Amino acid sequence: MLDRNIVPMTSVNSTMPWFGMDIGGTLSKLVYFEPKDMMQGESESEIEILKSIRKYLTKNSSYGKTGHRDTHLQMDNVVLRGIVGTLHFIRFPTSKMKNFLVLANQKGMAKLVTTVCATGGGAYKFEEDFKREVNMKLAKYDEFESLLKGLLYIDKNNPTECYYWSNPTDGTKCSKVQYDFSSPYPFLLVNIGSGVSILSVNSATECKRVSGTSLGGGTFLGLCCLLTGCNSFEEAIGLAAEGDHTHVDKLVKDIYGGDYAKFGLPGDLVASSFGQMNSRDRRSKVSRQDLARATLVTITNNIGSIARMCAIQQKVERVVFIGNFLRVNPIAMKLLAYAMEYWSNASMKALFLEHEGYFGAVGCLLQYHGET
Ligand SMILES: Nc1ncnc2c1ncn2[C@@H]1O[C@H](COP(=O)(O)OP(=O)(O)O)[C@@H](O)[C@H]1O
Ligand SMILES: CC(C)(COP(=O)(O)O)[C@@H](O)C(=O)NCCC(=O)O
Repeated sequence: MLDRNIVPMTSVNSTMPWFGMDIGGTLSKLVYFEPKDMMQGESESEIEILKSIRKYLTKNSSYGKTGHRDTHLQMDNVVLRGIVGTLHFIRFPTSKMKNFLVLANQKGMAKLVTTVCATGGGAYKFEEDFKREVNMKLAKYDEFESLLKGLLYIDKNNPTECYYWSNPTDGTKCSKVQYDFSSPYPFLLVNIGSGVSILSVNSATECKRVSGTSLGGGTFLGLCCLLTGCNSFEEAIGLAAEGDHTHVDKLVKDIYGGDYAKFGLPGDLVASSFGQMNSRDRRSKVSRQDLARATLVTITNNIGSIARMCAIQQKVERVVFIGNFLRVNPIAMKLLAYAMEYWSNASMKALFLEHEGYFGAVGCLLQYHGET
């Protein structure tokens, strides 16, 4: 859906590069398109500015002292407005938006483009800042429509984009398996960002938000920081990988002594998340790793459970999980894969995508350029 303030296509500044942003509650995702043939309509000075911005974005794709630099990703040989080029993917914390704007100004980004297409809540929140700091207009697009358009475009351009986890609970047999997503409808799209939005998708142009929960990626990170003293998502995931949630959670077997067979509840199922932590003795024995793992399991299982109920309600079998919560997070993906399969008697499938957090930024770029 085109925002009222949008610049019509006829007046779009069509010089390179083309930027698309998804300014989320935690992370800002920036995608830019670089044509293969740099001389196509470009002046020397534009090329120099572009090179300098690219160098800067590549080197500074992560801000702050987290000790971790985000990977700079790219996708070659994509076509935008009939031009072959490369899509570059960058992300940085939304809390550093002011720094980004100052640096973008210094690097001459504003000389290249007068309008940046943007989606996510920050497209509204930071609109005035963009105008004031870099004299740029934001062409705003709806975040869910952008997500869907970006997802379909990236999947079409990358044959290995979509996959599922086979044997998700078996450490030795578990593996990523490519999935053909060319006939995907209907499907459920679960976007795990700061919070969680669940969309029911019936066609490339038909999607509706059917549910959501505030217990999302932001909750995992926030609780993990509080409980373990960690300072970054990467650290939280690293701790979780070393921990054991059964030291923290109360399982069915802790209550029943085994399975609750009559109602099909296996003994190893979590009966009460963090349920052991009301005991001082237990609390004195848990590690930071155990707490991180239990937080990850709690948040992930809750999302899986809501997603499964939505899938039943919407009568869909494919559930696609995206969002940066799943970044470097195979534990959560495998939990979701297992939960969807187990509780649906294998009638539902959890699907995942390689560029999990970038679809909004790509989608608004496509819409701006009429590539829908
Ligand atoms: N480097 C990171 N910094 C902060 N959060 C991260 C990072 N990588 C992954 N995450 C996870 O991704 C979530 C944000 O996901 P994202 O899809 O970008 O949502 P939003 O659009 O709300 O920012 C965070 O809440 C956190 O769980
Ligand atoms: C408000 C949001 C759409 C913002 O998207 P996000 O930045 O989290 O990706 C999302 O956080 C959300 O849907 N939250 C859950 C609200 C609820 O249904 O309770």
